[in-house]
Amino acid sequence: MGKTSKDKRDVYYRQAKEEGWRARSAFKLMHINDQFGVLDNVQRAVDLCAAPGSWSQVLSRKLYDCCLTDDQKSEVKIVAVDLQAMAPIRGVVQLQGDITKQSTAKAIISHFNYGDDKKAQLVVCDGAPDVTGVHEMDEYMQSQLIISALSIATFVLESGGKFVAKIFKGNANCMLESRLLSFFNNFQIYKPPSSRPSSNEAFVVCCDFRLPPGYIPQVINPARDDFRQVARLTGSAINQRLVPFIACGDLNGCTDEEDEDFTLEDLEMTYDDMINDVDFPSEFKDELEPVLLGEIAVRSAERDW
Ligand SMILES: C[S@@+](CC[C@H](N)C(=O)[O-])C[C@H]1O[C@@H](n2cnc3c(N)ncnc32)[C@H](O)[C@@H]1O
Repeated sequence: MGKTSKDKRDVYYRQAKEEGWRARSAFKLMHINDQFGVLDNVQRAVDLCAAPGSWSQVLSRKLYDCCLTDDQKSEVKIVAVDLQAMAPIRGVVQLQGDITKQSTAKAIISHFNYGDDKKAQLVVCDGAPDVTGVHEMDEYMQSQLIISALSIATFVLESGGKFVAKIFKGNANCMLESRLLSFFNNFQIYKPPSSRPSSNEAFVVCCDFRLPPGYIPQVINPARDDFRQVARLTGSAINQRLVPFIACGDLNGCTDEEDEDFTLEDLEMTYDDMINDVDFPSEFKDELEPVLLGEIAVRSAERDW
């Protein structure tokens, strides 16, 4: 029996089916909440990388469905974003877009631009790129998600707000830690019991958000922007000191729900997309091209064998 079909029968998978959650991931957010109370007193939240929507369902049930009056419901704001479209969820505004793109970040931010008392109290990000099996590529893509989620959080979070994001075990977590401690007074790494033991994923749970004095929020995509230039443009000395970290991590075992094996054809498509993307920075192209070509050659040889 294949590993995937065996995994699917685990207790959280079955319970998710029974209780109407779109994915077993719902239990990860619920376990994080049981442990840290991240949903306590929250009315406004952002769910980044939200599809198929089980975390948004948790937010909807805990923040929206439990309101007794329409007035209370009108105070709730949940904004969910993903590359993929999602079926509607009560009380959730959905945006389809890439969170590493400035246009998507701006669209999210525009929902929380109405003064300090209307900012978000919680930002969550369960993002994971399609895993190619090429570690350099996977780590690089994951780093973009964390950096983007944190950039967006610096715009939309109110003082004292909370941030939860998926990370992968890796060598650069101390860099991530120091970056998060610049923005949050409290920070812990937690692996919920519903996260498969075979997966290298864990979650950073950050509380008590505060912007460092003088810091001006900015959307940075280190893959596309010259971040020193972007930081200089703010005119803030602290922005120029806080250089974005490049996260590294081992995404082994990060695939969670379905059969997500990348085929040789997928790899060739990824390679073509990168080569034909005129906006893809040439220094990364130079680095990733030989890695991808090597992997394609290995897999072609395996197939022909
Ligand atoms: C593990 S799933 C999230 C599961 C979700 N929390 C749930 O409970 O249903 C990871 C999601 O990250 C999304 N994703 C990956 N890269 C993204 C990006 N650059 N922008 C937006 N979403 C992204 C994927 O489309 C995928 O839906």
